[in-house]
Amino acid sequence: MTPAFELEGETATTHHTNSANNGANDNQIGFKSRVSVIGSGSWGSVAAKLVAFNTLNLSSFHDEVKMWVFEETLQSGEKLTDAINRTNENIKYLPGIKLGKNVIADPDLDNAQEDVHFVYGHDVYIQLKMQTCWFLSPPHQFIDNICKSLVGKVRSDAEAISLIKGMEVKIEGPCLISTYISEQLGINCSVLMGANLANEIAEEKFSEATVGYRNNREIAEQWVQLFTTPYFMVTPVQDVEGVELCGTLKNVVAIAAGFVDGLDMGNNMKAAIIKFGLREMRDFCKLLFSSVKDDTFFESCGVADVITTCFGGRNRKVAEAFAKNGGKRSFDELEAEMLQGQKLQGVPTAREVYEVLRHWGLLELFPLFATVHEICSGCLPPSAIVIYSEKKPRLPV
Ligand SMILES: NC(=O)c1ccc[n+]([C@@H]2O[C@H](COP(=O)([O-])OP(=O)(O)OC[C@H]3O[C@@H](n4cnc5c(N)ncnc54)[C@H](O)[C@@H]3O)[C@@H](O)[C@H]2O)c1
Ligand SMILES: O=P(O)(O)OC[C@H](O)CO
Repeated sequence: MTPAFELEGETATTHHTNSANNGANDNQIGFKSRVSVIGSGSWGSVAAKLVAFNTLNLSSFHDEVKMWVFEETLQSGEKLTDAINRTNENIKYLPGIKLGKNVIADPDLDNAQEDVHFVYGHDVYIQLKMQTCWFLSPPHQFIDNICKSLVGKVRSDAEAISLIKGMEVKIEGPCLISTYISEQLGINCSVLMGANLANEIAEEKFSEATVGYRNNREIAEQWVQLFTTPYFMVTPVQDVEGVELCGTLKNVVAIAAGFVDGLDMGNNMKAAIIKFGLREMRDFCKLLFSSVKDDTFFESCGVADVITTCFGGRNRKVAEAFAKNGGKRSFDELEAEMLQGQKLQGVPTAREVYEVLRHWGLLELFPLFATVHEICSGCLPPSAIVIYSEKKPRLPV
């Protein structure tokens, strides 16, 4: 389509609405969607890179991708945001990778939704169905505060996608992060999970991912379009709960795999852990949501993510060090030393899963999940990943 006018320095597809008509021509306007990334860790930065590549080429999106940064001061004294905008690299969480000139780091969460005012009142659904897209990628322990500071500021027809692998545990039970975001912000939230080690995708090595959506296939297709690149293949699956829980629970299995590595128990044992882990993942998912589909476990978010995390992830790596030290150095200490600001999700998730299972009196049915938490919290030694008290096999063999 030939652009008819210049809007804010970018091309738009139809004619302009000026402030005097105040949206009178809304129905004829092909507005562009704007993408904001909330979170700028290693994965948030890679996700920004993927999306920024696509917004440059998709006429229905603004070129610029704003990336919210949890501000910090680097050892050099420079603010992380300034360093990202100066170098076009996240020099702390993803050094050496250019994000794309159209990625703009911003420490002010309010700015992630500033354009909402620009388009307010326009009937954006006519052509786009999606005016402002967000995706949220901070570690799950921080989502609570982030959502609270966004409450009331996000227009209700914005679309979100969560890349967060984790869950919230409330008194009344577990709550998926996507559900939490939907409830807090009043917007629809899809999820993207998969076998996605950020450093590999940053180097443009091939990877697959799964978009989990609730019922709007058209929105799912837009997310697929936004994320897909020649080296990143995305498949939509109508099973948001299954996709998200797979991404969440595999981190607990990865901790177990790390213990096995730290104890030098071999690949066959690790394969057994993966098998037991997948079984508990499936049972936990189905316990929470009977709607979860078996096929979801065979997508990238399922078995593929378990494998890649159990061999190449940070949870595995730190758990290996924990076991090598006989559990004498805490996960917090090892995480700070080994990951320099990056965050593990497996340890808090193991605790959350344990709380849920204990609340329901189901710990015995999930011996792997239960044991992982008991080891992480220092109640059991790392070797208990195989042998529990009195040398009874703890795994369901
Ligand atoms: N890194 C990966 O390979 C990868 C891949 C897929 C999914 N994920 C998931 O993405 C999510 C984010 O992980 P990541 O790897 O991008 O992060 P990270 O571990 O690389 O970085 C930690 C992030 O936490 C932020 N942070 C620290 N304190 C904070 C606070 N008080 N409030 C808000 N933010 C704070 C830091 O600024 C940084 O952006 C996790 O749920 C993770 O499981 C990660
Ligand atoms: O490095 P981890 O263990 O946090 O895992 C990263 C991703 O979730 C792998 O898909």
